[in-house]
Amino acid sequence: MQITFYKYQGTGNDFVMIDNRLLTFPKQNIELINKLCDRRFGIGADGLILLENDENLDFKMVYYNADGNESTMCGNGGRCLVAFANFLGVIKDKAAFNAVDGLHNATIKDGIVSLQMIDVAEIKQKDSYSFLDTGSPHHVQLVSNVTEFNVFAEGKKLRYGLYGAAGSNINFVTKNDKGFTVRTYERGVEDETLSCGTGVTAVALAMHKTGSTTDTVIPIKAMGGDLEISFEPSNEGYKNIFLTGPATQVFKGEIEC
Ligand SMILES: N[C@@H](CCC[C@H](N)C(=O)O)C(=O)O
Repeated sequence: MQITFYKYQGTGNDFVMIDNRLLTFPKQNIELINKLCDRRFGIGADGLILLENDENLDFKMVYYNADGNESTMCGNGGRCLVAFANFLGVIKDKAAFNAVDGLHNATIKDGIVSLQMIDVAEIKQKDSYSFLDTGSPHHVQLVSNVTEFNVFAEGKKLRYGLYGAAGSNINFVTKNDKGFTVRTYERGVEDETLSCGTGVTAVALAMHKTGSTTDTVIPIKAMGGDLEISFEPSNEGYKNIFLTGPATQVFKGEIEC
């Protein structure tokens, strides 16, 4: 079987994108998805995303981590999928699509995608970290110098040690002169990625909730580029949360499977 794919990246979080509107992709083949994402034996990516038809909305997002398993929401992947839908002519400058965590609205202009994330009602605060779900589960921990921090070792330890079999993504964060610098250990990739959209969203909300900032538009420096998160605090938590940044097509190819 030959598969046509596109490679996208959003601030260095990279994805294999497949147009599956004809439902030809073998979705249950975990080994195949894992191999397509493999950086030595496949195309190489942090995840694989299928664009499918949706009964009521512009399209549907189906997301798999690099380990081959279908997972929870991917913010940067969602932004890249909006750019892919625009490239395919499925949408123009606005999108409303379904993902595992529900409806997402988005806009795209000059390669910059602004994606509305789910409302967040609860942020659990512990002595040294916060935990919240922004579509995917996230641990958020302030450290004194994140650029020098051993994200892989510490992230891996917490991902398995604190969160059991289900696990969590683990974000380490340091305040900078504009906003925050963030590095993330991603569940399902089992490594640090260059950026995590649901992760930086979690960081912005947790930093606001714990009083590290009073801003509601927060620039975040990820290792692969800059993102911005905006939101409205409300009695029920946080709403109108938007993740904004670039999403780029890198190349197109065909692979024999
Ligand atoms: N890279 C993502 C997060 C993808 C999901 C995550 N690996 C998980 O399984 O929880 C993002 O940009 O949000």
